[in-house]
Amino acid sequence: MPDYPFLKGHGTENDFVLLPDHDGSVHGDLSPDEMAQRVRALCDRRAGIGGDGVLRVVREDGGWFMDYRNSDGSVSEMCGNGIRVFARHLVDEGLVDGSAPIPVGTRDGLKTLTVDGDLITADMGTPRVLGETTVAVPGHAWVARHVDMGNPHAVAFVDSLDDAGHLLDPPEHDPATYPEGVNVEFVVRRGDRHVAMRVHERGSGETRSCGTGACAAMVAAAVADGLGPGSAYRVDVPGGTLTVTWTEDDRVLLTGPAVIVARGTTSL
Ligand SMILES: N[C@@H](CCC[C@H](N)C(=O)O)C(=O)O
Repeated sequence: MPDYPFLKGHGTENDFVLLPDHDGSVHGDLSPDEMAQRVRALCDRRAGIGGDGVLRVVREDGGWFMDYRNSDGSVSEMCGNGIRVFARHLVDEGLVDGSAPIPVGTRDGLKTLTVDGDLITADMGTPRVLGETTVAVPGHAWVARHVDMGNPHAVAFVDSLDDAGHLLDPPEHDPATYPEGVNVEFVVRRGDRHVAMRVHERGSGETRSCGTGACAAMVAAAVADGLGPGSAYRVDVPGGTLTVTWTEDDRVLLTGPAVIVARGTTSL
């Protein structure tokens, strides 16, 4: 297998392997099974590079497209931290003008990013606040809020983040509500418009941060607080702090750091 280029980056310690594949000639001809196998090998934290997911950097219709994969090789519609790392890569490499809004295509449609020094903001679009559902881990069960951020989330407000336990297995959830699986956020209050969370990500397990999850947690908290569009929350995650703003015109903006930490080649 010939070597091919990769980069490694993270946003609040949600970490990704980036695969530049502008014209699709490096990975684009792999079958779905072969691609999933490559993603698992790259994300392996002992035998590979290590990551919560893979961002394939593709040029499409004259723009950029983020082909996101979870560490188990499954595909997701959207990744809020990943797209901010993706934008950092484009700016670092001079592939886009970082002083202007950066459009990036995803399976959840076109997103726009803006860079302000160390911070990158992703316009995540309009959230869908859906009904209540149930999630459970051994010894605990909660009524959770179903929030769709392009990908599916269940947000449970808990007394203590420790109540979520070791999170080695996916939390139990309603398969009728989430036929494709779900990302589950466990959220506590830290103060006025300030929450903290842990997350179990579909396809990746417990991670140190989840951008779409932080947005879902913020939206659920704002709704529970009798707020809505026109509010902003600080969301602490194990890997750092994100700011989530729900704008008056019903869009959710995700702001936080995004860095590239390594570049190299691999044959994995
Ligand atoms: N870490 C991501 C979310 C990645 C996708 C998720 N695991 C899913 O399957 O929907 C984020 O920062 O949003």
